[in-house]
Amino acid sequence: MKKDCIQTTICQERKKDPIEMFHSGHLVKVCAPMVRYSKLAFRTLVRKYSCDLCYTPMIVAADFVRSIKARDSEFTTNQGDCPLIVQFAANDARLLSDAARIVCPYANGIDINCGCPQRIHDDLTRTVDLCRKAEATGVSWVTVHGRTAEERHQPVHYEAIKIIKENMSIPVIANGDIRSLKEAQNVCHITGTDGVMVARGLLANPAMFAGYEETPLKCIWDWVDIALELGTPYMCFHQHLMYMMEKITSRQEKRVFNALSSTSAVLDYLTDHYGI
Ligand SMILES: Cc1cc2nc3c(=O)[nH]c(=O)nc-3n(C[C@H](O)[C@H](O)[C@H](O)COP(=O)(O)O)c2cc1C
Repeated sequence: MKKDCIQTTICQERKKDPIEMFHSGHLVKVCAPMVRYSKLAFRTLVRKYSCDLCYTPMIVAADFVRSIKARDSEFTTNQGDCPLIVQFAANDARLLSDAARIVCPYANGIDINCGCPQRIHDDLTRTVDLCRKAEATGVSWVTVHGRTAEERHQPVHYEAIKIIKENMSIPVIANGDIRSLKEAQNVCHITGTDGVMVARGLLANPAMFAGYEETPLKCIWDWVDIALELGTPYMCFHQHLMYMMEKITSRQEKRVFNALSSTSAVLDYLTDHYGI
């Protein structure tokens, strides 16, 4: 954990139990864990645009416990970065609890990645059983990506998420193929879930939870400011812009923009084309 990013005083928000959000009666809008992408800078951006809760990328618990270097490179946060859920991958309960203990002053919750590669099971009763077992162990909520392990681009099984929700007492978050605020509201309506989690939709349009149908220029501008302020590495800075601008640039423009190889070239491009 980088000391320059973590404030020594722990913000009051960190002490809040995010479960309270689910009791507000509002749709809880969540930024998904995304390896390489849902880092501090991107979390800061989506929070500006009505995202209620953010997840870190998946962090391997064993590495996190073993190495300060891994902690520094895998996890940074700051005072505004909450509520925050830290996601770990672990196959050893002891290591998971050690990792959770190290990170807990800087997090509002810990998530265990059970989604790669098992998502919903072909036999839904097995998924319901698994979720109920998780509930019995005391987890606060579950997120369900409505696809089986074999499915990649097939439509999401929202009816399966609905059945899981009907069998649980804790909140359930629906995930998969949500690309706009309207779709998010619709999915919650269909499934009866308490919130939505979005990955690719937010990469393409980090302002989607605020109701924008495509990335507004203001959001690109915000990304530049946030990324530069937090010292985001060039590859990550550029990759996010490529995702965000996918829909608003022509093929010709993309060819030029995607080939840029320095921050100054990107800034010149944005200034020339968008007055940013
Ligand atoms: C670039 C990328 C990285 C991802 N990394 C993670 C991860 O670290 N942990 C995880 O549980 N899921 C990860 N996922 C899966 C997403 O969290 C999500 O479940 C999946 O993309 C479906 O949601 P979507 O249709 O909104 O993209 C990743 C997805 C993408 C696109």
